[in-house]
Amino acid sequence: MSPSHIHHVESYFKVGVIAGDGIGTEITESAIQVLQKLADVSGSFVWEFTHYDWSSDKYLERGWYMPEDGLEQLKRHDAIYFGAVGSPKVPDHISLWNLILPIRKTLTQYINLRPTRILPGTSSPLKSCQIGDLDWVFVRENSEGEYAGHGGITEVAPGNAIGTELAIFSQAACERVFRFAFDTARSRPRKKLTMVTKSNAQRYGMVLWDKIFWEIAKEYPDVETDKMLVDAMTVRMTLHPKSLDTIVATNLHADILTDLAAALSGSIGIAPSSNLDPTRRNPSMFEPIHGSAPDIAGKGVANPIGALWSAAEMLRWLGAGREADELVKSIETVTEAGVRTRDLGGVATTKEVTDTVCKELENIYKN
Ligand SMILES: NC(=O)C1=CN([C@@H]2O[C@H](COP(=O)(O)OP(=O)(O)OC[C@H]3O[C@@H](n4cnc5c(N)ncnc54)[C@H](O)[C@@H]3O)[C@@H](O)[C@H]2O)C=CC1
Ligand SMILES: CC(=O)C(=O)O
Ligand SMILES: [K+]
Ligand SMILES: [Mn+2]
Repeated sequence: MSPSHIHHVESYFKVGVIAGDGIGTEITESAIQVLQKLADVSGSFVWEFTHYDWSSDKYLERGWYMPEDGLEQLKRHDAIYFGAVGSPKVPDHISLWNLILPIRKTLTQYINLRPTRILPGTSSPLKSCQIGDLDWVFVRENSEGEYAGHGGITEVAPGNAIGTELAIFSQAACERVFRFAFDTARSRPRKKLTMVTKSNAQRYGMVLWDKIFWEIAKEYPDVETDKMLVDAMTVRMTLHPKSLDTIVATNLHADILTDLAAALSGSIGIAPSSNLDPTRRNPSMFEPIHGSAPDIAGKGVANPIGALWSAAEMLRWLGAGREADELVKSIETVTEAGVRTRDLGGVATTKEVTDTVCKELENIYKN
């Protein structure tokens, strides 16, 4: 045996795992299998996974998504891995507001980082868009905005109800998301940041959002900036993808634009996300951007790549950057080799993609 086969365990990572609903369970299983394989072949770390059976089916049985001390339990981990929540049997606002949103908000995961690019061996639905032409990072505000949860429904007269949904933009939350976005832009070769807004039609919160952006921009004279109204942003993403690099947007705008970004890069099934507490006071949470996809759940055909790429970003956040890179490289080798699920035009199952990524990791560490 060569010295490279003598493994020294350097880190012990405690991860809380919430697989959730629908394909969330299928792609989480894939991610755990791959993460375990990476620990085995690299010998660089050991996982302690704690699985939580919090889901919509359990909610229907027990009447709760998380137990009362659920958030306290999650805080004990180094990171949280999340699949997806949402079921046709439970109203979506109930499932979201009892599981994923309280975690993001209470654990102050105020950044949702969503990179997008075209993977080798796959193609964009945009005719002229080649690999490398679409390479974006979205910084999504993840704590307030349109998802602040303020509002109500009042029946002002029989047959006439009114509903309000208040978007909240606080100076503190705007400043921290913009600083993170500028730091992200600065860390990338092009040093280019596009701010997305709707301050033409929305004249208070969005106007404050814009004003704070330009104030923070003064701290980053080396970063090139521009501003896009969100409607026109969809056009620019589609027609001039090369003109964009790092993008900062509100909770709702970035939610919508990142699904579009994923589709333009080939499939919603490949896109990862990191819900980050940059202060590191709380564990951060990693999940693919997609939901529970009831239309394909249980068929074993979900694309696990968004989940695997999210797992790689979790490793990076935990300090295992080298292993994170190896995992991303393995994913790319597998897509390039043509082992792809049907959303990417292939015929492989979730399990086939997962097993092939595992084999690729074995290969990398054998050499
Ligand atoms: N963070 C979370 O847990 C999220 C939860 N949701 C919830 O998920 C449920 C379904 O929402 P939808 O609007 O249908 O969005 P979705 O992202 O679950 O699915 C949209 C479309 O993309 C396809 N798709 C998604 N992931 C895929 C994958 N990995 N491989 C191949 N195809 C994939 C689906 O089959 C579907 O046609 C709802 O209850 C929603 O509230 C939605 C988004 C995020
Ligand atoms: C809830 C949702 O759609 C998202 O976080 O992307
Ligand atoms: K998800
Ligand atoms: Mn979404």
